[in-house]
Amino acid sequence: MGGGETRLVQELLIYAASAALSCLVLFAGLRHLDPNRAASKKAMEHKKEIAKRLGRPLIHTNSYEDVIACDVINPDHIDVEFDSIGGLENVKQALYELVILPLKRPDLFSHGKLLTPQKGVLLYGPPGTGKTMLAKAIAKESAAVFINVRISNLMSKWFGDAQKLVAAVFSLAHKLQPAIIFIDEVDSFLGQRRNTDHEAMTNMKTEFMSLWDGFTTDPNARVMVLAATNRPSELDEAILRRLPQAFEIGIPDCSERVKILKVILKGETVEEDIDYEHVARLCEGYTGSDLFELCKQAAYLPVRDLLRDEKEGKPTRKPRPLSQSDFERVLATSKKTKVAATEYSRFSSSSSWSKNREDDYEVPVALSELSKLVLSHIMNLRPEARDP
Ligand SMILES: Nc1ncnc2c1ncn2[C@@H]1O[C@H](COP(=O)(O)OP(=O)(O)OP(=O)(O)O)[C@@H](O)[C@H]1O
Repeated sequence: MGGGETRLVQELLIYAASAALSCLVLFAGLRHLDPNRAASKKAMEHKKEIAKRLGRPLIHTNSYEDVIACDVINPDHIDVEFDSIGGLENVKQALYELVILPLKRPDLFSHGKLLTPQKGVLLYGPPGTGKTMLAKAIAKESAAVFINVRISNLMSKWFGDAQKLVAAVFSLAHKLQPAIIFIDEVDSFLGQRRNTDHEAMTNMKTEFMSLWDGFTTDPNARVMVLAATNRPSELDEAILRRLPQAFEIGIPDCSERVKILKVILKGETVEEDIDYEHVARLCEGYTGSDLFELCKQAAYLPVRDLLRDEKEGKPTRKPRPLSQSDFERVLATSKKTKVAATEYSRFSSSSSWSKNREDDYEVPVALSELSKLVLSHIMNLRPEARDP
């Protein structure tokens, strides 16, 4: 190679290098000038964080799905399982076959048209009887993500975009499947149409129904809608058709109350000789939620005794175990009311498939009332409260 050729090659190399450098500088400069750079970086980090939180691979989501993703719970983070629900044995068994098995073992339901899985189940009954708990336990047991659809989220600041958010519920469920879409208080969202309904609400309902139908006909979709209500009779026919299976989650009877009390007190420090049947008998009309509140109130009494002992110069290291008399003391201060029960029976009595119950439910007074009573009792016992 002559001297002239060598110089030509050198110059070419220099040109190529400087062109590459200019491109690099230009590219870096443009990226820096991109006004959306920070936002898209943040969005990507957010998506990664969501994927990690949900225990699912990174998926492509739109901004509406990202809003819904905030209400999605990873099944591994759900602390409720079937064993933490007292009673309801028949319901649990039926839900296992109807909901959990198709989500866990879709292969078993892919033969013939008789075994196509249910796509919607309704849980109905008075407040505090464990409907939400059941839905969460189902998600946990079937390793499905739990999408909690809140009407307030769909309608509030995203008001104009409600329809898109509804679409996002289903598309996200599809991307994250197996998934459970849980609609609490479904009557307030998909209840009977009224003339006073806002147009956006009507559109949202229509959108929901058509998307629901869409995935109902998709045999491969491992997505299930679970709906809960205290007012089954408020639901319109169109919804009931889409929820062919309905389970009443009623006020527990005495033996169920025993099971609920045992489940709630599992792992707590309690006396061994507690007569659970006796306590359960005293709790006629209590729901699971009322029993939980009762246990919380009772659990405070050993703490109160410990504080009193400390004041009297007899400090103990930890509160004594919970005893039967703690429950009796709390129950002695509680009154009963029929408000919630009457409301429930009034609304559900006209329902075509709810049980006709002759007996009136008696449920405890709102336990906040009870808390006030216990608190005032405690205040009266405190020495400084007694001594002027
Ligand atoms: N069968 C049960 N076993 C154990 N705990 C229960 C049971 N039922 C209710 N509870 C307790 O009551 C709480 C409230 O229950 P949950 O929210 O599931 O009731 P719900 O029927 O969904 O009420 P709402 O209709 O008001 O939404 C639970 O977090 C749990 O502590």
